Amino acid sequence: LSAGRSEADWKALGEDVKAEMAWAWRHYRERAWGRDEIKPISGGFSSFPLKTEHLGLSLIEAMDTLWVMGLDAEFADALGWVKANLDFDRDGEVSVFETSIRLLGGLLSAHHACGDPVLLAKARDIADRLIPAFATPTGLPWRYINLRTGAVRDPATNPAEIGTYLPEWGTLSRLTGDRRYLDTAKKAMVALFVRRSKIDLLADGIDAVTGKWLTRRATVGPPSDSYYEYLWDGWQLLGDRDCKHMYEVCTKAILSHQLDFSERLWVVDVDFETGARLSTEQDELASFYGGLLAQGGAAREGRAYTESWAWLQDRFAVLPEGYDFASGAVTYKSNSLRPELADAAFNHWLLDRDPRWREIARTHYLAMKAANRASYGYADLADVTTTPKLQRDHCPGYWWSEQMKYYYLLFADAPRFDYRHNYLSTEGNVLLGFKPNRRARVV
Ligand SMILES: O=C1NC[C@H](CO)[C@@H](O)[C@@H]1O
Ligand SMILES: [Ca+2]
Repeated sequence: LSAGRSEADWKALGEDVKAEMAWAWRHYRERAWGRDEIKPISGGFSSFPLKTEHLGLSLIEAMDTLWVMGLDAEFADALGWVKANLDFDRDGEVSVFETSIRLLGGLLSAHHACGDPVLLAKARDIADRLIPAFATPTGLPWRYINLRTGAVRDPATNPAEIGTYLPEWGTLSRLTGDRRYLDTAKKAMVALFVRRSKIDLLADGIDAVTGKWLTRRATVGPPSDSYYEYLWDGWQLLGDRDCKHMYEVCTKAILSHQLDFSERLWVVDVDFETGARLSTEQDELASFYGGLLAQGGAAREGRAYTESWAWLQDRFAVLPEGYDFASGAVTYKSNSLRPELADAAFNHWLLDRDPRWREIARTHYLAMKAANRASYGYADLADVTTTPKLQRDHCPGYWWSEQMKYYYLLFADAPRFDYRHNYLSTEGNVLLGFKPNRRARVV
């Protein structure tokens, strides 16, 4: 049952989210401008995905969130920085996966917001620096690549780092007319799918060069999670029927082998060839999955799984990153400002507008304000089980792109967002659904 909150109540909560975003942005602007991540307790900064140089990660991740909230001066300021300073020609190694979902995705969503051609040019530049990683005999990509030299490293990869590219790379192909990006991303997804077991499950480790499986664990959590998300998204955003088929085959197998209804619905890890249960441990990052199940048509299982995570959230206020439902024990007591339950709530809400989902996201937001707010921004938690919860001097880039946007869109009825026809990436980047508005260009 909803707590009987009015639309005005929700609108006010949305305005509160906007004010918190503007507050955190001011500290980033003053103390970490152009840096990758602000250190919210000390006011310092840290770099990611490069190790010592900065690519303006949080600035780029924040742009479409600023735009959809109507923080136009802040958006224009960020756009000005990108046009004057963003340079990917660095002799440093990055994760292909992280760089694509965060930086390529952030540039494409900012371009979707304002149409500035420099943003598209920068998006194409970074994609051209990542695409050599896919030049393997199998089409499965190496995990790391040097942005300047194209030197690659580490073939021991996983479903998420193989298959979390198609929405961003398909959008880039649409905008540039160059099919290479879409074709490369899709080829990698298919190359993994055709190696599934006889019971249609995927393990979580595979060699990109030989195509040989390295592990046996089938999981919907990391490092496999967003592969399944992007199979569905290839259909939802690009209308790719192969992706729809691959999603349906994989999901049918997961629903028949990996569900545990003992007291509430959890999804368990199993051996990918025998289906034998491997563990009852739950990873918070898997809490996006209920929203995906609902999007893909398994509404009953999706709702039940998200309610299980909401039950756990009510116990700890902020979810621990690891929990074992068999013992009731916390197995990882940290939480690095993780957005997944808010992500699931937002996806459920877009489908059925049940106020229950807004309530779950409201709890997520208010708990974050109470536990994660620090002097210069929002901080990771090292321990959610202590009182007060122990903060860590780090703010991840995805915080600027994900939960603050999900909260705002859930609560504020954003005038710039099309709630009927839209697409958000696994990093929360809006690649479809911004209403045309060109006011935010920097001349
Ligand atoms: O897909 C993802 N996985 C990890 C991060 C959030 O926990 C973020 O980068 C993204 O949502
Ligand atoms: Ca995600």
